[in-house]
Amino acid sequence: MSDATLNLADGFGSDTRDWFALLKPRVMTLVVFTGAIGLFIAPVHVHPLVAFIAILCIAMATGGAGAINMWYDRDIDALMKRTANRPIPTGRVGADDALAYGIGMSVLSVALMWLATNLVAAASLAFSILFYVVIYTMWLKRSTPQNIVIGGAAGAFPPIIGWAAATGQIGLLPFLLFATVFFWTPPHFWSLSLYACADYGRAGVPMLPVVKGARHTRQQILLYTVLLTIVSLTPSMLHLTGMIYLVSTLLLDLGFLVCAWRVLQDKQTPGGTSLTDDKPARQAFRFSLLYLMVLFMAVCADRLVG
Ligand code: HEM
Ligand SMILES: CC(C)=CCC/C(C)=C/CC/C(C)=C/COP(=O)(O)OP(=O)(O)O
Repeated sequence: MSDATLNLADGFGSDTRDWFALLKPRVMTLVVFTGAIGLFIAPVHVHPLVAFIAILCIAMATGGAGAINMWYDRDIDALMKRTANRPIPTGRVGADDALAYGIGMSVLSVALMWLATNLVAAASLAFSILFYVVIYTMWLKRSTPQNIVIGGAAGAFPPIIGWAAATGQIGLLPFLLFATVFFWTPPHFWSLSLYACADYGRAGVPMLPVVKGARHTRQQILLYTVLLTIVSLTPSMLHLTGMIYLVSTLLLDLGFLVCAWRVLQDKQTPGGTSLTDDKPARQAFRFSLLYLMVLFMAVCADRLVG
């Protein structure tokens, strides 16, 4: 779809739901949750209003970055079943409006974070927005099947940002949580890409199953799940977390390893006729979401009882 076509649609038929959808709200919930936990587990008292503003800033930054991502990707989003109904490809929101909205929200989030907390939190927030928009969306996504391995760093930053908002520093525990989200991202995304493979192929996005095939992707999912298991246990090894974290993480790692093993055993050709194909990969994707949510809840629970 050309820019001219998109501009014709400017201002027509968009409603609040479309502006909300531009923020990728469902993904945002978990991103913001990891940032909020990063703030909550910091060993200092934060005024509730400051904490609220910092979490709001992470939400605005994630949403703003999501809107810029949807602006840049409007051509490929129009070609994929999963994304074709988004506000820009359907013409419900104009491309230029979405870009202005995304930039405005991103800039506001960084400025407000700086005013309400400190420079370290604001700078790491700005860095993660730029990383997601420029490094992942504009550069890596369309150029290499390693796109999400490196680009995944953007979504892993929130625990560091939350902690920095509270302390003005970058601590060891939030760094290990960053590393955990970093190694979680490949099995999270590649599971989805196995059953949305036809979509990516159609749009010419070089996601791993499109370029290297299903067998290789399934092996990489298991490899990164093993790496994730090791990294997720480092806070326990370093005695930075307690028993709740250790027991929860062992169970979560076991569950994720079982999912990854089942994905590897699956012989189905992915990207078949519909998004309902490839059951083990769908289960692994769903489990990935539960994994990250429970893991962060466990860090938080340890702090509450400790
Ligand atoms: C480069 C890294 C990542 C990529 C490429 C990626 C990609 C995706 C994609 C394509 C979806 C499907 C969304 C849809 O159906 O519209 C998804 C879903 C989701 N992702 Fe990720 N993701 C990444 C990192 C993360 C991170 C870091 C988090 C949270 C900390 C996260 C949380 C979620 C959640 C909660 C969903 C489910 C949304 C729903 O219910 O539809 N993702 N991800
Ligand atoms: C400021 C900050 C903390 C930023 C976090 C960045 C962020 C939203 C990370 C989550 C990663 C994500 C939604 C990737 C999907 O992008 P995609 O373009 O591959 O997915 P799509 O095909 O669904 O658009």
